[in-house]
Amino acid sequence: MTTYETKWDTLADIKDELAARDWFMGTSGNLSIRVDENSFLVTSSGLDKRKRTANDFLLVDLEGRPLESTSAKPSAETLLHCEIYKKTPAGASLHVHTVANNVISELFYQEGAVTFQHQELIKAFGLWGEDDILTIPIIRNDADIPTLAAHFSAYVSKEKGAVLIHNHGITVWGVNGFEAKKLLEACEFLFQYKLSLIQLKGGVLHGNY
Ligand SMILES: CSC[C@@H](O)[C@@H](O)C(=O)COP(=O)(O)O
Ligand SMILES: [Zn+2]
Repeated sequence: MTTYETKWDTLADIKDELAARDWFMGTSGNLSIRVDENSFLVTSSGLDKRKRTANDFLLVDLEGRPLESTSAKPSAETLLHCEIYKKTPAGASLHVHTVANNVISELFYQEGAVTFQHQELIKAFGLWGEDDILTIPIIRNDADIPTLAAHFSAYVSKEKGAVLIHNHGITVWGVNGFEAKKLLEACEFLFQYKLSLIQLKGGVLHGNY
């Protein structure tokens, strides 16, 4: 098997797993995996990501330009993936829209970030200290993708990370597909936990969380 084929299969398996969680509502979401220093596979734009087809991914360069002749178009948000592969040694990047990540992004948008402390699952980000804090920035949902990618880029420096886009979704990246998926699942757990706690304690309007 070539590297291209191995990476394709890895990304297809991740896509199936995220689809099983129903994290691709309304064709939302996009995924990518690095193939080598200068290229990565990215999901085609606008497809139903619950289906498995021969057009699911295409190879692009680090500027997001297709490297193969195909009728498929790279994800509309490919430039965000480009920032990750240009600036870090990350091996995979995952973007999904969920109700929990959208509500959290709305509740904490004015603060510019949402934080988590004294939560076991922040260890997924390598935060092992008792009082460590996970901070996930929340950026404006610019309709212009180059502008969105430029703002997003300010938070991309390490081989793993997560950024929320206001009322849009989350993008995570990690050294490989397994690590990126781990971060995505950890974030969703933390978001759902915080939302449940806010509701049980009387709501965000009262500051009881
Ligand atoms: C149709 S809703 C979502 C899109 O606008 C976009 O945010 C998204 O995540 C998927 O776009 P895509 O071009 O399929 O990668
Ligand atoms: Zn999106």
